[in-house]
Parts: sequence; structure tokens; C-alpha cells
Amino acid sequence: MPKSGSLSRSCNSPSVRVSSSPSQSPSPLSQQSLRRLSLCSQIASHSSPIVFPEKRTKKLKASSRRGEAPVTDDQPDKSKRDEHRIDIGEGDEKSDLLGYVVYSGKLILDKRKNVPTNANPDDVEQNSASDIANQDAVVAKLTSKALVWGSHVLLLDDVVSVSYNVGVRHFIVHSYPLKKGSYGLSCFIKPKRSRKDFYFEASSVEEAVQWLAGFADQQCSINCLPQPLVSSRKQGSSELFPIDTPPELLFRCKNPPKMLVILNPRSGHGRSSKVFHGIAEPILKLAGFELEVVKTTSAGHAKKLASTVDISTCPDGIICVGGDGVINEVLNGLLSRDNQKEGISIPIGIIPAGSDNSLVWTVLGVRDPVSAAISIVKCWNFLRNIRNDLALYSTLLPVSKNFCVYRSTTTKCSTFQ
Ligand SMILES: Nc1ncnc2c1ncn2[C@@H]1O[C@H](COP(=O)(O)OP(=O)(O)OP(=O)(O)O)[C@@H](O)[C@H]1O
Repeated sequence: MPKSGSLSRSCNSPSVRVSSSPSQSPSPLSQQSLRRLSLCSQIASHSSPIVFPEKRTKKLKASSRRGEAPVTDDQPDKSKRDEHRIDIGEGDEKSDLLGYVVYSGKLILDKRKNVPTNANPDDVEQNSASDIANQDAVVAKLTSKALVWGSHVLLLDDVVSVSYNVGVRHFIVHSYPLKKGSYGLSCFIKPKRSRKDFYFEASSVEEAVQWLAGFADQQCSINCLPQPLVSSRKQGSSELFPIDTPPELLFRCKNPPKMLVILNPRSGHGRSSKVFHGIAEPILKLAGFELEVVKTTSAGHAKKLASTVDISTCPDGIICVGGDGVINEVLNGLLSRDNQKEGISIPIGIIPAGSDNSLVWTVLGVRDPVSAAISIVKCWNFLRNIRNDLALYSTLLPVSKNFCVYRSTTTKCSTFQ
């Protein structure tokens, strides 16, 4: 079992299709992609045995140093595989579904659902320390696929973001789990999701930060909120985080994604504004997105916007809200830009709000705006992680050369060349 309170940085990524020429010798970059692809396929198949993240990372790094494709878990070296197996729940089947452990420690679930954000932080901290010592605290585990505590399993696919008041032990996990009865047969039934917030308390500020780093590593957005009773000048300052806070976490808190939303108010018989502002926008805001919403005024407006918009004002992507028509216009607009390279490097998100939405359903496999918004959040986090990794290599960024669509199933993000 991994040590309680230990964090292992690991690479869990939604599956991504990155095209690369098979004739080219593997560059560090393509190995990086391979490493991600390998993990993705393991996750998608639900067949990966549970391994210590450290061992998985070492194994993958070692194989990629040798220029080989990473060793996958379905290779027949059973004895080695068993050696790495750990028990998350009761039995291997459940463990396989939950992935590998990223972080574990004691947490209290605050059932009052009311963490006082304006209370004196010293009082809050003292109460927390005594609570954690009580039997209220449960062992919780963050795995590559879920947060597990007691008999609860919250899938990370359903987690939009985690909010944290800097400098305290509390954090809030915002999620949109599927409602009972809306599982399966997704081609016939629109999945129904409803928002659930879980208020947790870690045993120390340092541990709370480690939990957050674990969530960030697993494609969840992190919202750093101001600490109560701290001067506004210090708010958001890294001084309020413990010294060993992972720098990516600080970076994430300071750099929210900026996107342009192109909304066709006529789509879906005039219901698209309601769909966006009432359903999708709150989810994107919960993930800290900064959105500039432009409503089209006539046919052709979306194309003109996409062909002329200054990309630096929406560096993280364009979200199309409407039906097939508005998506068509945006894609054509981007392709007709003077600087086509710039146009095709920008990620596209789609919130289905048209009358039919056949394109988004047939190509991306989603039909409800909640799942689509969650996918955009997940894929944006995934892209940010990939870009951070790629930046390590200061070489060309193949992802930015591809046409990237925030894919609307919650575990996938596709790039097309
Ligand atoms: N403000 C507007 N007024 C009139 N037409 C518009 C406006 N904005 C966009 N359009 C046009 O409306 C057309 C239809 O829009 P869209 O496909 O988004 O919605 P829909 O027809 O309800 O959805 P679906 O195509 O899924 O049935 C688009 O081709 C677009 O050119």
C-alpha cells in the first residue's frame, strides 16, 4: 500500500489521437505522446492492473529511454504484475475500475456542507485539528479514476473542479454525477446529471495542498479562492501556500483559461441562450473559465468572427453554442484565416444547443450540454498538461499544428491533422 499522505506525480490522460509519421525515428516528444497514449489505452480498456504510481512511471520512463514503446500492463509478465498490485477496495475487479492510487490520507466529509469562509482561520484550524483526531475522519484515496472514501466512489469524470480557500485545510469538490437510471443506453437516453458539492477537510494545510495537486494532476480544475481575513494585496499570493507547493498548482491558480463563445441565439428554436447561460456556463465558470460571449446577429456572422478574431484574446479556444450550422461556420472561418496555421491550432469546444445536433452526436458522441461542458473542462486540463510537458522539450509542438476538438465524451480529446 502506498504511504498515507504520499503523493505521486503521475500521468493520467484522456485518450488522444496524435498523428505522427511512423517512418520518423522516435523523438522525445513522440515518446511523451506514446507514454500518454499507452496510459490512455489502459484506462480506456479498464484492464490495467493497479500499480504504485512510482513504479508505473519508472517502468514507462525506462522503456521510453530505451526508445521502445512503453511496457503495457497487458503483457504476459504476470508475476511482476501481481507484485505491483495494490488493494484499493474489496477485490481486484473493483480495483481495476478505480485505476492506480495518486494520493491517500485522512479526510473529514463535512456533512453540514457549510464551511464558513468568513470565519477566523485560526478557529477553523483548531477545530479541524480536533475533528481530524476524532473518528469522523475516514481514509480517503484519490486514484486515477475516482475519489474513494468509506463506501463512496466519486468518478473523476464527473468532477468539474476543486475549490480551495488558500491557507486552510478545507476544499470543496464540485461534481456532476449521473442521476440514477440514466446509465447505459446512452444512444437512446440523454444522460441526466445533477450538481453535488462535497466539502472535505484535510488533516493539515500541507495535506490539503497535496490533495489539490493530486486532483490537478488528474485533469481537474483548481479554483483558488481568497483566504478570509487576509489583505487583498496578499490574495492569490504564493506566500499563502506552503513552501513545497507544486509550482504547477500555483501556476494553475493564477492563469485561468480564456475562451471565446460564439452563440447562435436562433439555434434550437431560440432556446440556445437558455441552454448556455442556464446549464453550460455555470459549469465552465465553476472550472474558472473566463468567457467572452458573442451572439451572432445573422447567418455568416460566426464565420466572420472566426476568420478575424484576434487569437490572443481567446488563447485557450473557441466554444460553439448551437447546432450544426454554427459549427460549420466557425470551422470554415478558422480555415479561411490569413494565417491558417494559427486558425487550425486553436481548440474548438461544442455545446449542443441546436434543434438536431446530429454532427456533435455522430462525431463526438454527446448529446447533452452538461456532459459537453464537462468534456471541455477535462480536455482543456488535459491539453494544458500536455502543453506543459511539451514545453519541457522546447521543440515544435505537434499538438498545436493539429486541429483539436474538445471531444465531448468525458474521457476523450481528439486531434486531427
Ligand atoms: N442571428 C442569426 N439569425 C439568423 N440566422 C442565424 C443567426 N446566427 C446564425 N444563423 C444561421 O442559422 C443557421 C442554423 O443554425 P444552427 O445549425 O446553429 O441551429 P439549428 O438549425 O437549430 O441546429 P441543427 O443544425 O442542429 O438543427 C446557421 O446555418 C447560421 O448560418
